[in-house]
Amino acid sequence: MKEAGYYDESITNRVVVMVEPYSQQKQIQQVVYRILDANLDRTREGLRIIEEWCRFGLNSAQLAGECKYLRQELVIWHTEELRAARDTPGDPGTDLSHPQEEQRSSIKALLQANFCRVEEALRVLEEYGKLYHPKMGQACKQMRYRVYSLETNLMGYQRHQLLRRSRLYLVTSPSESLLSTVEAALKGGLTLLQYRDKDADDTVRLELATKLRQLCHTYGALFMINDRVDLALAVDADGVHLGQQDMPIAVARQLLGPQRLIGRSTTNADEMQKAIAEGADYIGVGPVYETPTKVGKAAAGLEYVSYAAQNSSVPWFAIGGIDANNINDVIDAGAERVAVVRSLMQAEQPTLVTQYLLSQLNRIKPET
Ligand SMILES: Cc1ncc(COP(=O)(O)OP(=O)(O)O)c(N)n1
Ligand SMILES: Cc1nc(C(=O)O)sc1CCOP(=O)(O)O
Ligand SMILES: [Mg+2]
Repeated sequence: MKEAGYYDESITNRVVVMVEPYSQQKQIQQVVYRILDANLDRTREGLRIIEEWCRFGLNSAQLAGECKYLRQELVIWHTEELRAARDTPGDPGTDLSHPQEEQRSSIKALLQANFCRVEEALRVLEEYGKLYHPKMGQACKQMRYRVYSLETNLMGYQRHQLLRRSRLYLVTSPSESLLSTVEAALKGGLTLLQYRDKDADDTVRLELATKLRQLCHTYGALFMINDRVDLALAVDADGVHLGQQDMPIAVARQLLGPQRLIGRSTTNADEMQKAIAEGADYIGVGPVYETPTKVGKAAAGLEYVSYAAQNSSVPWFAIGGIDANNINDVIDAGAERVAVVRSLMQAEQPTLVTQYLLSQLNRIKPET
């Protein structure tokens, strides 16, 4: 630590900074050491929690490796003298916990809470570390930026993985029982939802989208917005679904960043190739059958489903007129994923219908 009564050259050579008696200096030093010790522990614990998910939940050696690297970097700074300053029985903070710490609604919430904890602790290390060693502040700052990147990459990876695992996609239609229908489908195992309402006022859209997002994240499902990039950003959705007449993918990508999902509707091979080349994360393939939900759009048919099965390099969802009666024809044509509106929005028992549709889709191949 710096000596008492040193000259602060960065301001003026004539200013003497805080002169404290030696005993007081020692006391302050011990306090700084305890702060550093506690926050080094906090950072490592938080990273370990995140690392376990990267390793066992996502099977990502790369993300787990980054967590491990950061933990090992911290060990270098966790010196004997800092550990020796620990005084757990005398720490009034050990009993303090926030009610939210006792409860996590999803893996996403758990990860976010731990990223927050790690980032905060690194900020503390950055500031107090400057009093300990000239290089500690800078080292912790660099680690904090690496943690921000890790968070962005992990959340994006998580989204893509859940997208690939999703076999059934519910696209909503306006309904008085919108929230209860969606919740029933989520209870049945739905992991991907799109909020679609072509006519509502923006105030209504904003309110419903906020509630649906909350509901989806409570159940660990992805939440997408139809058409509107601004709404997707406003409610922090997982992404947006764009049709051929909607915003170009490149513009949406610029607004949404690399980690959010962008889906594109396609009706033929050309649209499919273009959507993939433009960077769509998934595509809609349809309408498989003519449907009153999308009046005036001619059916692309099962031939296009077979074409998608052979040619799509991104996850794709057959859509349009699919229900419990014909889903096996669509599966036989090569579909592994389907999107539906009426089958679930108009179902008397959306949980059961969700379970049935998923049971048919899961017969094809086990989840990857
Ligand atoms: C999964 C999925 N596929 C296709 C569509 C249709 O999008 P679009 O062509 O933009 O038509 P609208 O839904 O906006 O009427 C979709 N929404 N979702
Ligand atoms: C919204 C939408 N897009 C389609 C496309 O082919 O791009 S078909 C469709 C409606 C699907 O509704 P249902 O499941 O009620 O038939
Ligand atoms: Mg659209």
